[in-house]
Amino acid sequence: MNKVLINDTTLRDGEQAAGVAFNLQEKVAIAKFLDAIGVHEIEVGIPAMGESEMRAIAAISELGLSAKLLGWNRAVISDIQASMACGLTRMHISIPVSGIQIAAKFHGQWRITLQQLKDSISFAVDQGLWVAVGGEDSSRADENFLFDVAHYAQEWGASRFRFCDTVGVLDPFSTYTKVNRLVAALLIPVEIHTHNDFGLATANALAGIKAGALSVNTTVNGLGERAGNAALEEVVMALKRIHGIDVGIETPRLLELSRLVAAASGCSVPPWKAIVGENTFAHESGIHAHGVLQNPTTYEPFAPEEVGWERRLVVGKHSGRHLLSNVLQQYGIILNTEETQSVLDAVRQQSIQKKRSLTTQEVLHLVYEQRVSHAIR
Ligand SMILES: CC(=O)SCCNC(=O)CCNC(=O)[C@H](O)C(C)(C)COP(=O)(O)OP(=O)(O)OC[C@H]1O[C@@H](n2cnc3c(N)ncnc32)[C@H](O)[C@@H]1OP(=O)(O)O
Ligand SMILES: O=C(O)CCC(=O)C(=O)O
Repeated sequence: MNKVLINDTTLRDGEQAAGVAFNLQEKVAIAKFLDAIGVHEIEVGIPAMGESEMRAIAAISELGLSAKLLGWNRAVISDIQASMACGLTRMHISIPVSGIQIAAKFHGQWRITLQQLKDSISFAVDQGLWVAVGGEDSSRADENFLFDVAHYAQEWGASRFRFCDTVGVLDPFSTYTKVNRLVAALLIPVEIHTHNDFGLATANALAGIKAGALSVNTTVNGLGERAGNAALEEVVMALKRIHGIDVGIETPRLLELSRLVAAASGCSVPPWKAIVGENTFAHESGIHAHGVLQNPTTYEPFAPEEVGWERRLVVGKHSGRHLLSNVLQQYGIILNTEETQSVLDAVRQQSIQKKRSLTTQEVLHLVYEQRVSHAIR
Protein backbone atom coordinates (compact mmCIF):
# COMPACT_ATOMS: atom_id res chain seq x y z
CA MET A 1 0.00 0.00 0.00
CA ASN A 2 2.32 2.72 -1.18
CA LYS A 3 1.42 4.57 -4.31
CA VAL A 4 -2.30 4.87 -5.03
CA LEU A 5 -3.83 6.59 -8.03
CA ILE A 6 -7.16 8.35 -7.68
CA ASN A 7 -9.39 7.94 -10.73
CA ASP A 8 -12.34 10.16 -10.00
CA THR A 9 -15.61 9.32 -11.75
CA THR A 10 -17.86 12.11 -10.47
CA LEU A 11 -18.39 13.15 -14.08
CA ARG A 12 -19.42 9.62 -15.12
CA ASP A 13 -20.73 7.38 -12.33
CA GLY A 14 -21.42 10.40 -10.10
CA GLU A 15 -23.61 11.93 -12.77
CA GLN A 16 -25.43 8.61 -13.20
CA ALA A 17 -27.16 9.30 -9.86
CA ALA A 18 -30.86 9.48 -10.67
CA GLY A 19 -31.91 13.05 -11.38
CA VAL A 20 -28.40 14.48 -11.78
CA ALA A 21 -27.51 16.24 -15.04
CA PHE A 22 -24.45 18.47 -15.29
CA ASN A 23 -24.29 21.05 -18.05
CA LEU A 24 -21.12 21.78 -20.03
CA GLN A 25 -19.98 24.60 -17.76
CA GLU A 26 -20.48 22.47 -14.65
CA LYS A 27 -18.60 19.52 -16.12
CA VAL A 28 -15.71 21.80 -17.10
CA ALA A 29 -15.66 23.50 -13.68
CA ILE A 30 -15.61 20.15 -11.85
CA ALA A 31 -12.89 18.73 -14.10
CA LYS A 32 -10.75 21.85 -13.60
CA PHE A 33 -11.20 21.69 -9.84
CA LEU A 34 -10.34 17.98 -9.63
CA ASP A 35 -7.23 18.67 -11.69
CA ALA A 36 -6.25 21.74 -9.67
CA ILE A 37 -6.24 19.83 -6.38
CA GLY A 38 -4.12 17.04 -7.83
CA VAL A 39 -6.52 14.22 -8.77
CA HIS A 40 -4.52 11.91 -11.04
CA GLU A 41 -7.19 10.63 -13.41
CA ILE A 42 -10.69 11.78 -14.32
CA GLU A 43 -13.34 9.61 -15.96
CA VAL A 44 -14.95 12.42 -17.89
CA GLY A 45 -18.14 10.80 -19.11
CA ILE A 46 -19.71 8.63 -21.79
CA PRO A 47 -19.25 10.05 -25.29
CA ALA A 48 -21.67 7.45 -26.71
CA MET A 49 -24.46 9.42 -25.02
CA GLY A 50 -24.43 11.79 -27.97
CA GLU A 51 -23.63 15.25 -29.17
CA SER A 52 -24.09 17.43 -26.11
CA GLU A 53 -22.13 15.09 -23.85
CA MET A 54 -19.43 14.89 -26.51
CA ARG A 55 -19.22 18.69 -26.63
CA ALA A 56 -18.71 18.83 -22.85
CA ILE A 57 -16.09 16.07 -22.93
CA ALA A 58 -14.28 17.69 -25.88
CA ALA A 59 -14.25 20.98 -23.96
CA ILE A 60 -12.60 19.22 -21.01
CA SER A 61 -10.09 17.47 -23.22
CA GLU A 62 -9.12 20.82 -24.81
CA LEU A 63 -8.21 22.27 -21.40
CA GLY A 64 -4.80 20.58 -21.37
CA LEU A 65 -5.20 19.41 -17.77
CA SER A 66 -2.44 17.52 -15.97
CA ALA A 67 -4.89 14.80 -14.93
CA LYS A 68 -5.23 11.89 -17.34
CA LEU A 69 -8.69 11.81 -18.90
CA LEU A 70 -10.61 8.62 -19.60
CA GLY A 71 -13.74 8.09 -21.65
CA TRP A 72 -16.14 5.36 -20.52
CA ASN A 73 -17.23 2.99 -23.29
CA ARG A 74 -19.21 -0.17 -23.72
CA ALA A 75 -17.41 -2.91 -25.62
CA VAL A 76 -18.71 -1.32 -28.78
CA ILE A 77 -16.46 0.15 -31.47
CA SER A 78 -18.75 3.10 -32.18
CA ASP A 79 -18.51 4.08 -28.47
CA ILE A 80 -14.72 4.18 -28.81
CA GLN A 81 -14.96 6.21 -31.98
CA ALA A 82 -17.15 8.70 -30.13
CA SER A 83 -14.52 8.94 -27.38
CA MET A 84 -11.80 9.49 -29.98
CA ALA A 85 -13.88 12.22 -31.61
CA CYS A 86 -13.77 14.06 -28.25
CA GLY A 87 -9.98 14.07 -28.37
CA LEU A 88 -9.57 11.35 -25.73
CA THR A 89 -6.64 8.97 -25.96
CA ARG A 90 -7.39 6.83 -22.89
CA MET A 91 -10.30 4.44 -23.17
CA HIS A 92 -12.11 2.60 -20.42
CA ILE A 93 -13.97 -0.34 -21.97
CA SER A 94 -16.60 -2.01 -19.82
CA ILE A 95 -17.84 -5.56 -20.14
CA PRO A 96 -20.29 -7.45 -17.93
CA VAL A 97 -18.69 -10.49 -16.29
CA SER A 98 -21.38 -11.98 -14.05
CA GLY A 99 -23.89 -14.59 -15.18
CA ILE A 100 -26.74 -12.26 -14.20
CA GLN A 101 -25.46 -9.43 -16.40
CA ILE A 102 -24.46 -11.60 -19.34
CA ALA A 103 -27.88 -13.27 -19.31
CA ALA A 104 -29.66 -9.91 -19.33
CA LYS A 105 -27.45 -8.10 -21.83
CA PHE A 106 -26.00 -10.80 -24.07
CA HIS A 107 -28.73 -13.49 -23.74
CA GLY A 108 -26.18 -15.60 -21.85
CA GLN A 109 -23.90 -15.71 -24.92
CA TRP A 110 -20.58 -15.29 -23.13
CA ARG A 111 -18.59 -16.10 -26.29
CA ILE A 112 -20.22 -13.12 -28.00
CA THR A 113 -19.42 -10.99 -24.96
CA LEU A 114 -15.76 -11.96 -25.17
CA GLN A 115 -15.66 -11.41 -28.93
CA GLN A 116 -17.05 -7.89 -28.49
CA LEU A 117 -14.42 -7.21 -25.88
CA LYS A 118 -11.65 -8.52 -28.11
CA ASP A 119 -12.85 -6.49 -31.09
CA SER A 120 -13.13 -3.28 -29.13
CA ILE A 121 -9.78 -3.62 -27.32
CA SER A 122 -8.07 -4.52 -30.59
CA PHE A 123 -9.68 -1.58 -32.37
CA ALA A 124 -8.56 0.84 -29.65
CA VAL A 125 -5.05 -0.58 -29.40
CA ASP A 126 -4.68 -0.41 -33.20
CA GLN A 127 -5.57 3.27 -32.97
CA GLY A 128 -2.66 3.73 -30.57
CA LEU A 129 -4.97 4.32 -27.57
CA TRP A 130 -4.33 3.39 -23.94
CA VAL A 131 -6.95 0.90 -22.81
CA ALA A 132 -8.37 -0.11 -19.42
CA VAL A 133 -11.06 -2.76 -19.06
CA GLY A 134 -13.83 -2.78 -16.47
CA GLY A 135 -15.36 -6.05 -15.32
CA GLU A 136 -18.90 -4.95 -14.57
CA ASP A 137 -20.35 -6.93 -11.63
CA SER A 138 -17.00 -8.61 -10.91
CA SER A 139 -18.10 -9.22 -7.32
CA ARG A 140 -20.94 -11.54 -8.38
CA ALA A 141 -19.06 -13.17 -11.24
CA ASP A 142 -17.86 -16.75 -11.25
CA GLU A 143 -14.23 -16.29 -10.24
CA ASN A 144 -12.80 -18.52 -12.96
CA PHE A 145 -14.73 -16.65 -15.63
CA LEU A 146 -13.66 -13.29 -14.16
CA PHE A 147 -10.02 -14.40 -14.27
CA ASP A 148 -10.43 -15.61 -17.87
CA VAL A 149 -11.87 -12.26 -18.95
CA ALA A 150 -9.14 -10.35 -17.12
CA HIS A 151 -6.42 -12.54 -18.66
CA TYR A 152 -7.87 -12.10 -22.13
CA ALA A 153 -8.08 -8.34 -21.58
CA GLN A 154 -4.42 -8.34 -20.58
CA GLU A 155 -3.45 -10.51 -23.57
CA TRP A 156 -5.41 -8.35 -26.02
CA GLY A 157 -3.63 -5.20 -24.89
CA ALA A 158 -5.42 -3.70 -21.88
CA SER A 159 -3.16 -1.86 -19.46
CA ARG A 160 -5.43 -2.11 -16.40
CA PHE A 161 -8.38 -4.15 -15.15
CA ARG A 162 -11.15 -2.69 -13.00
CA PHE A 163 -12.78 -4.91 -10.38
CA CYS A 164 -16.32 -3.57 -9.95
CA ASP A 165 -18.57 -4.26 -6.98
CA THR A 166 -21.39 -2.95 -9.14
CA VAL A 167 -24.26 -3.49 -6.71
CA GLY A 168 -22.22 -3.00 -3.54
CA VAL A 169 -22.66 -6.50 -2.15
CA LEU A 170 -19.18 -7.10 -0.74
CA ASP A 171 -17.79 -6.29 2.67
CA PRO A 172 -14.15 -5.34 3.31
CA PHE A 173 -13.15 -8.96 4.05
CA SER A 174 -14.61 -10.43 0.87
CA THR A 175 -13.32 -7.47 -1.16
CA TYR A 176 -9.81 -8.08 0.17
CA THR A 177 -9.91 -11.80 -0.67
CA LYS A 178 -11.31 -11.38 -4.18
CA VAL A 179 -9.13 -8.43 -5.19
CA ASN A 180 -6.01 -9.99 -3.71
CA ARG A 181 -6.50 -13.14 -5.80
CA LEU A 182 -7.10 -11.09 -8.95
CA VAL A 183 -4.02 -8.94 -8.33
CA ALA A 184 -1.93 -12.10 -7.91
CA ALA A 185 -3.31 -13.57 -11.14
CA LEU A 186 -2.57 -10.57 -13.38
CA LEU A 187 0.49 -8.74 -14.64
CA ILE A 188 -1.43 -5.51 -15.28
CA PRO A 189 -2.58 -3.30 -12.40
CA VAL A 190 -6.02 -3.68 -10.85
CA GLU A 191 -8.41 -0.81 -10.09
CA ILE A 192 -11.12 -1.02 -7.43
CA HIS A 193 -14.63 0.36 -8.04
CA THR A 194 -17.14 0.13 -5.19
CA HIS A 195 -20.76 1.05 -4.50
CA ASN A 196 -22.42 2.08 -1.28
CA ASP A 197 -25.59 -0.04 -1.20
CA PHE A 198 -24.71 -1.28 2.32
CA GLY A 199 -22.77 1.83 3.32
CA LEU A 200 -19.46 0.05 2.72
CA ALA A 201 -18.14 1.74 -0.43
CA THR A 202 -15.24 3.56 1.20
CA ALA A 203 -14.34 0.62 3.46
CA ASN A 204 -14.40 -1.72 0.47
CA ALA A 205 -12.31 0.68 -1.63
CA LEU A 206 -9.69 0.74 1.14
CA ALA A 207 -9.81 -3.06 1.40
CA GLY A 208 -9.26 -3.29 -2.36
CA ILE A 209 -6.26 -1.00 -2.09
CA LYS A 210 -4.88 -3.00 0.82
CA ALA A 211 -5.33 -6.12 -1.34
CA GLY A 212 -3.09 -4.61 -4.01
CA ALA A 213 -5.30 -2.45 -6.24
CA LEU A 214 -3.13 0.39 -7.48
CA SER A 215 -5.94 2.75 -8.38
CA VAL A 216 -9.36 3.53 -6.98
CA ASN A 217 -12.54 5.03 -8.40
CA THR A 218 -14.07 7.78 -6.31
CA THR A 219 -16.78 10.42 -6.61
CA VAL A 220 -17.07 13.74 -4.81
CA ASN A 221 -19.57 13.48 -1.92
CA GLY A 222 -19.97 9.80 -2.82
CA LEU A 223 -22.45 10.86 -5.51
CA GLY A 224 -23.41 8.01 -7.85
CA GLU A 225 -25.81 5.28 -8.88
CA ARG A 226 -28.36 4.37 -6.14
CA ALA A 227 -26.58 4.78 -2.77
CA GLY A 228 -23.50 6.16 -4.52
CA ASN A 229 -19.81 5.37 -4.78
CA ALA A 230 -16.74 5.59 -2.56
CA ALA A 231 -16.38 9.27 -1.69
CA LEU A 232 -13.22 11.00 -2.91
CA GLU A 233 -12.85 12.98 0.32
CA GLU A 234 -13.29 9.87 2.49
CA VAL A 235 -10.88 7.69 0.54
CA VAL A 236 -8.22 10.42 0.35
CA MET A 237 -8.45 11.30 4.04
CA ALA A 238 -8.62 7.67 5.21
CA LEU A 239 -5.56 6.84 3.13
CA LYS A 240 -3.76 9.86 4.56
CA ARG A 241 -4.81 9.68 8.18
CA ILE A 242 -5.44 5.97 8.79
CA HIS A 243 -2.92 4.40 6.42
CA GLY A 244 -0.28 7.16 6.25
CA ILE A 245 -0.50 7.41 2.44
CA ASP A 246 -0.52 10.93 1.08
CA VAL A 247 -1.81 10.69 -2.49
CA GLY A 248 -0.76 14.28 -3.16
CA ILE A 249 -4.20 15.89 -3.15
CA GLU A 250 -4.65 19.39 -1.77
CA THR A 251 -7.04 18.37 0.99
CA PRO A 252 -7.86 21.88 2.34
CA ARG A 253 -9.85 22.39 -0.89
CA LEU A 254 -12.00 19.28 -0.47
CA LEU A 255 -14.80 21.26 1.16
CA GLU A 256 -14.92 23.80 -1.66
CA LEU A 257 -15.02 20.93 -4.17
CA SER A 258 -17.82 19.25 -2.23
CA ARG A 259 -19.85 22.47 -2.37
CA LEU A 260 -19.24 22.84 -6.09
CA VAL A 261 -20.51 19.31 -6.78
CA ALA A 262 -23.44 19.67 -4.36
CA ALA A 263 -24.56 22.81 -6.18
CA ALA A 264 -24.06 21.36 -9.67
CA SER A 265 -25.79 18.08 -8.81
CA GLY A 266 -28.59 19.55 -6.72
CA CYS A 267 -27.77 16.87 -4.11
CA SER A 268 -27.06 18.46 -0.76
CA VAL A 269 -24.68 16.84 1.70
CA PRO A 270 -26.14 15.65 5.02
CA PRO A 271 -24.65 17.39 8.09
CA TRP A 272 -23.17 14.12 9.41
CA LYS A 273 -21.46 13.22 6.09
CA ALA A 274 -17.83 12.28 6.79
CA ILE A 275 -15.21 14.95 6.01
CA VAL A 276 -17.52 17.45 4.24
CA GLY A 277 -20.74 17.46 6.32
CA GLU A 278 -21.26 20.69 8.25
CA ASN A 279 -21.27 18.91 11.63
CA THR A 280 -17.93 17.17 11.16
CA PHE A 281 -16.12 19.76 13.27
CA ALA A 282 -19.04 21.16 15.29
CA HIS A 283 -19.25 20.40 19.03
CA GLU A 284 -22.37 20.99 21.14
CA SER A 285 -22.28 18.31 23.84
CA GLY A 286 -20.92 19.46 27.17
CA ILE A 287 -18.46 16.63 27.69
CA HIS A 288 -17.11 16.87 24.16
CA ALA A 289 -16.84 20.66 24.18
CA HIS A 290 -15.07 20.55 27.56
CA GLY A 291 -12.56 18.07 26.10
CA VAL A 292 -12.08 20.00 22.87
CA LEU A 293 -11.49 23.23 24.77
CA GLN A 294 -8.64 21.49 26.61
CA ASN A 295 -7.30 19.63 23.59
CA PRO A 296 -9.09 19.34 20.21
CA THR A 297 -7.71 15.86 19.55
CA THR A 298 -9.98 14.51 22.32
CA TYR A 299 -12.87 14.54 19.85
CA GLU A 300 -11.38 15.31 16.42
CA PRO A 301 -9.47 12.78 14.31
CA PHE A 302 -7.51 15.58 12.59
CA ALA A 303 -7.56 19.36 12.42
CA PRO A 304 -10.56 20.88 10.61
CA GLU A 305 -8.31 23.14 8.51
CA GLU A 306 -6.84 20.04 6.89
CA VAL A 307 -10.06 19.65 4.87
CA GLY A 308 -11.15 23.27 4.68
CA TRP A 309 -13.31 23.57 7.81
CA GLU A 310 -13.08 25.71 10.93
CA ARG A 311 -14.05 24.25 14.30
CA ARG A 312 -17.46 25.36 15.60
CA LEU A 313 -18.55 25.30 19.23
CA VAL A 314 -22.32 25.38 19.32
CA VAL A 315 -24.54 26.06 22.34
CA GLY A 316 -27.60 23.78 22.44
CA LYS A 317 -29.63 21.21 24.34
CA HIS A 318 -26.59 19.10 25.27
CA SER A 319 -24.18 21.88 26.25
CA GLY A 320 -22.53 22.30 29.65
CA ARG A 321 -20.91 24.98 31.82
CA HIS A 322 -17.48 25.00 30.23
CA LEU A 323 -18.76 25.61 26.71
CA LEU A 324 -21.25 28.28 27.80
CA SER A 325 -18.63 30.11 29.86
CA ASN A 326 -16.17 29.97 26.97
CA VAL A 327 -18.68 31.50 24.56
CA LEU A 328 -19.74 34.22 27.02
CA GLN A 329 -16.14 35.10 27.91
CA GLN A 330 -15.64 36.12 24.30
CA TYR A 331 -18.22 38.85 25.00
CA GLY A 332 -16.66 39.83 28.32
CA ILE A 333 -19.46 38.14 30.29
CA ILE A 334 -18.61 36.14 33.39
CA LEU A 335 -21.45 34.45 35.24
CA ASN A 336 -21.44 32.87 38.67
CA THR A 337 -22.31 29.17 39.08
CA GLU A 338 -25.98 29.80 39.79
CA GLU A 339 -26.41 32.17 36.81
CA THR A 340 -24.60 29.75 34.50
CA GLN A 341 -26.92 26.94 35.49
CA SER A 342 -30.06 28.98 34.99
CA VAL A 343 -28.90 30.12 31.53
CA LEU A 344 -28.11 26.49 30.66
CA ASP A 345 -31.59 25.44 31.77
CA ALA A 346 -33.09 28.14 29.59
CA VAL A 347 -30.87 27.08 26.65
CA ARG A 348 -32.18 23.51 26.98
CA GLN A 349 -35.80 24.68 26.99
CA GLN A 350 -35.32 26.91 23.98
CA SER A 351 -33.36 24.32 22.01
CA ILE A 352 -36.18 21.84 22.49
CA GLN A 353 -38.77 24.42 21.45
CA LYS A 354 -36.78 25.54 18.40
CA LYS A 355 -35.49 22.02 17.67
CA ARG A 356 -31.97 23.31 17.03
CA SER A 357 -28.93 24.80 18.69
CA LEU A 358 -29.02 28.51 19.52
CA THR A 359 -27.27 31.39 17.82
CA THR A 360 -24.85 33.44 19.88
CA GLN A 361 -27.36 36.31 19.81
CA GLU A 362 -30.03 34.04 21.27
CA VAL A 363 -27.66 32.91 24.04
CA LEU A 364 -26.76 36.52 24.85
CA HIS A 365 -30.44 37.38 24.97
CA LEU A 366 -31.05 34.54 27.46
CA VAL A 367 -28.23 35.89 29.63
CA TYR A 368 -29.86 39.31 29.53
CA GLU A 369 -33.28 37.84 30.43
CA GLN A 370 -31.83 35.83 33.33
CA ARG A 371 -30.09 38.92 34.69
CA VAL A 372 -33.25 41.01 34.45
CA SER A 373 -35.33 38.37 36.24
CA HIS A 374 -32.65 38.03 38.98
CA ALA A 375 -32.60 41.83 39.40
CA ILE A 376 -36.41 41.95 39.72
CA ARG A 377 -36.40 39.20 42.32
C1 LIG B 1 -22.54 -0.18 -14.11
C2 LIG B 1 -22.59 1.06 -14.90
O1 LIG B 1 -22.55 2.11 -14.35
S1 LIG B 1 -22.63 0.89 -16.58
C3 LIG B 1 -22.82 2.52 -17.20
C4 LIG B 1 -24.26 2.94 -17.18
N1 LIG B 1 -24.41 4.26 -17.69
C5 LIG B 1 -25.35 4.59 -18.54
O2 LIG B 1 -26.14 3.76 -19.01
C6 LIG B 1 -25.46 6.05 -18.89
C7 LIG B 1 -25.30 6.35 -20.36
N2 LIG B 1 -26.05 5.50 -21.21
C8 LIG B 1 -26.69 5.91 -22.33
O3 LIG B 1 -26.72 7.09 -22.67
C9 LIG B 1 -27.33 4.89 -23.17
O4 LIG B 1 -27.63 3.76 -22.36
C10 LIG B 1 -26.40 4.45 -24.35
C11 LIG B 1 -26.22 5.64 -25.30
C12 LIG B 1 -25.05 3.96 -23.89
C13 LIG B 1 -27.07 3.32 -25.12
O5 LIG B 1 -28.38 3.70 -25.38
P1 LIG B 1 -29.42 2.79 -26.19
O6 LIG B 1 -28.83 2.42 -27.50
O7 LIG B 1 -30.69 3.55 -26.21
O8 LIG B 1 -29.54 1.41 -25.38
P2 LIG B 1 -30.07 1.11 -23.93
O9 LIG B 1 -29.47 2.04 -22.95
O10 LIG B 1 -31.57 1.05 -23.89
O11 LIG B 1 -29.52 -0.38 -23.71
C14 LIG B 1 -28.17 -0.63 -23.52
C15 LIG B 1 -27.58 -1.43 -24.66
O12 LIG B 1 -26.16 -1.55 -24.45
C16 LIG B 1 -25.82 -2.94 -24.30
N3 LIG B 1 -24.72 -3.00 -23.36
C17 LIG B 1 -24.75 -2.75 -22.04
N4 LIG B 1 -23.54 -2.84 -21.53
C18 LIG B 1 -22.71 -3.16 -22.55
C19 LIG B 1 -21.33 -3.35 -22.65
N5 LIG B 1 -20.55 -3.23 -21.57
N6 LIG B 1 -20.79 -3.64 -23.85
C20 LIG B 1 -21.58 -3.75 -24.94
N7 LIG B 1 -22.90 -3.55 -24.93
C21 LIG B 1 -23.45 -3.27 -23.73
C22 LIG B 1 -27.10 -3.58 -23.83
O13 LIG B 1 -27.08 -4.96 -24.05
C23 LIG B 1 -28.11 -2.86 -24.72
O14 LIG B 1 -27.92 -3.34 -26.02
P3 LIG B 1 -29.10 -3.49 -27.12
O15 LIG B 1 -29.50 -2.12 -27.44
O16 LIG B 1 -28.44 -4.18 -28.26
O17 LIG B 1 -30.15 -4.29 -26.45
O1 LIG C 1 -16.39 0.34 -15.59
C1 LIG C 1 -17.16 -0.57 -15.53
O2 LIG C 1 -16.95 -1.63 -16.08
C2 LIG C 1 -18.47 -0.44 -14.82
C3 LIG C 1 -18.29 0.55 -13.72
C4 LIG C 1 -19.48 0.76 -12.88
O3 LIG C 1 -19.94 1.86 -12.82
C5 LIG C 1 -19.99 -0.31 -12.03
O4 LIG C 1 -19.72 -1.47 -12.24
O5 LIG C 1 -20.72 0.04 -11.08
